[in-house]
Amino acid sequence: MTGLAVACRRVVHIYRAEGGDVVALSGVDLSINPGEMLALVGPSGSGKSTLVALLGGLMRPSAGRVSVGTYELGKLTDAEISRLRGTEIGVVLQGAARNLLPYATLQRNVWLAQRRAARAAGIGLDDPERILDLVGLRGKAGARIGDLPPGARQRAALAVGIAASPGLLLVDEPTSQLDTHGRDEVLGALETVNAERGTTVVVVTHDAEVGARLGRAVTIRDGRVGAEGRDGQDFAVVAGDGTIQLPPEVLGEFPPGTLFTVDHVDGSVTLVVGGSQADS
Ligand SMILES: Nc1ncnc2c1ncn2[C@@H]1O[C@H](COP(=O)(O)OP(=O)(O)OP(=O)(O)O)[C@@H](O)[C@H]1O
Repeated sequence: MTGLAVACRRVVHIYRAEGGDVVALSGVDLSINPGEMLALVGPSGSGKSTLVALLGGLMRPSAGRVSVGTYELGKLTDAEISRLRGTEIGVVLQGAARNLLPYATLQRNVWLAQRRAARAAGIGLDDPERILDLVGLRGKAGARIGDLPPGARQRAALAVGIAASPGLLLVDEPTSQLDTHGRDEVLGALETVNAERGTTVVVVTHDAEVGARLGRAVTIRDGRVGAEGRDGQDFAVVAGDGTIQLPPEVLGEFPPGTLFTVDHVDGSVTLVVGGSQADS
C-alpha cells in the first residue's frame, strides 16, 4: 500500500476525569501528505500522544474531524476502525514491550500481526523475512524478543507495526530509551520503510534531533499546533480559527495584544509589527 494522507480539522479532545475534565487538544489543524515523514514534538502533557491515539482510531475526538486517506474516522463503526488499524494504519505504542509477545520469536510476532490483518481484510502479505529486512533485523527471525537488545526490540516493534504494509505508521516515542546508536538504527529503519514503501510516518518524540532528522517537526503546545520546523527553518502556523501560532523562540518578542498591520505589496501579503501594543 502507498502512503495515506492525514487531515485534522479543528480537533478537540476532552478526557472526562474524576477530578474534572481535561482538555488535551483544543483545536488542532494539521495536514500530512501521503508519504511524508513527520515528528510531533512538544513538552510533556501538550497532547502529542492524544493526537496520535486519535489518528490511530484508538479514541474518537470530542469534536472536529480526523481523516486518514479517504476515511473519516469519526464516521466509521468500531468494527471498521478495528479493521483499519492493523491493516491500513499501523500503530506502535510507547514502550516496545507493549507491542510484542516476549516469549515468542520475532518471526512469530510478525506472523501473528499478519494473520490478524489477513483475517480482517483478506489481503496478501509480505514475506516476514522481507519485513525484518526493512527494519534491519535480517537473520534474526528465530530470536526470542526477550533476548534482543533494546534497540533491536524497538525495531522488532516497528516490524510488527508494518507487518500488514500499512499506508500510515504511527510511532509513539520510539527512541526514548535508546542511546545514540540505537536511536540512529530506529530512525534508519523508519526512513527505509518510508523510502521503499512510501508509507506516511508520524513519530511522537521529545527529542528535537529526531524532529530535525525527519525533516518536518510539528510542535504541539497546549493542545494546539504551536509552530512548525521544516528542513531547519521555523514557520508560524495559521490555525483554523485564524489565530497565528509563532515559534516559541520569537513568541516572547510579541506580547499578547501586539498589533500588526497587514500590507498588500506586489501581490504578496506582509505582516508588519505596528510598533505598539494594544491599549488595555
Ligand atoms: N486518560 C487520561 N485521562 C485524563 N487525562 C489525561 C489522560 N491521558 C492524558 N491526559 C491528559 O491530557 C493531556 C495531554 O496528554 P498527552 O499524554 O496527550 O500529552 P503528551 O504530549 O503525549 O505528553 P507526554 O509527552 O508526557 O506523553 C495532559 O494534561 C494529560 O495529563
